[in-house]
Amino acid sequence: MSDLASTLHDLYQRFGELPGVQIEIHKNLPAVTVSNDLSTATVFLQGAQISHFERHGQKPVLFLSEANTYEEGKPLRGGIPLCWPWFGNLDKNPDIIQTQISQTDAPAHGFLRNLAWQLKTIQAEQTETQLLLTTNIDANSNSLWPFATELQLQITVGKTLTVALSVKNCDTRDFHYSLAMHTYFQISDIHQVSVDGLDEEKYFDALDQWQLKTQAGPLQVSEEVDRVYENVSSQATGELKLNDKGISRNLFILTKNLPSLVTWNPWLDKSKTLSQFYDNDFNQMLCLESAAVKDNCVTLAPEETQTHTLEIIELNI
Ligand SMILES: O=P(O)(O)OC[C@H]1O[C@H](O)[C@H](O)[C@@H](O)[C@@H]1O
Repeated sequence: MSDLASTLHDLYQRFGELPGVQIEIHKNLPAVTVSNDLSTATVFLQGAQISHFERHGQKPVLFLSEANTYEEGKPLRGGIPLCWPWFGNLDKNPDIIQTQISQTDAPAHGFLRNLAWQLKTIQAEQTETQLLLTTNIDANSNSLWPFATELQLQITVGKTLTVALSVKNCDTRDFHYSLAMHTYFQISDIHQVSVDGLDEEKYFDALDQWQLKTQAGPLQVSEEVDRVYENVSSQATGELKLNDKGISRNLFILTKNLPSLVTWNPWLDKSKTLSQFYDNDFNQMLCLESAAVKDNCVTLAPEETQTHTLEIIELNI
């Protein structure tokens, strides 16, 4: 049996009979869709990437491009790719992260979003479904990350969507990483949205030589945006809000151990250069990436675990 066939066989055997659980295959990529009384979500085993979350009767919360080609080794453009153990280009990460990596052609956003994950458990209840996925890194066989590491992703699908990534250092040395839950939010129209909770926050502008600037008022996007904010307190208090006037919806973001925020919209010219993305897709998405990057990067001692949590709460206005 091929690897794919045996993965599907195993998924059917273990989870196929559970209420509200559907095993799927998109081209070559296996995924699981779970539904309960309140909501539905889809998770791909590749990268443990959530591609869809929707409360019944509401619009999808996550953007997923129809240009996706569903190929092995290519993270989907949309949903929540997990960027780890560095963010963006390796050379834009703190030195303590860069010096750990000897490979010169390190891929953008690390490698976790391309890894095969295992689906360990699904707990299906009437109003809440929990999925647990894991992947382990063997220090000797991963040329990009020479540290034994265990990663777990706990996803809770219910009234809200909660995503908790736990990183455990199983090595004998400290290690350092950056991380982002690279959330693509589905929006009605880029001209109809604003982000509240960033007023007076400082950010690095990736499109202007990484200059440090200060946000004034809500973020409204009318051109390409690529910014990194550190220590965003509104995320920790649940006051960071994506307000979409076009569909009268507020999405609140609440995080733990994800103090940074990256805001990204490629606008038209950059969109034309992106893989798995249509030229006009930028109109329907905004990335608000809850993260631990730059000075917010994380150090873990041997045997230490840190859990990074994102909750997305939808309220209609
Ligand atoms: O195309 P990707 O590797 O998925 O990256 C997509 C985007 O991710 C983040 O938002 C970065 O800040 C951007 O600079 C980058 O273009």
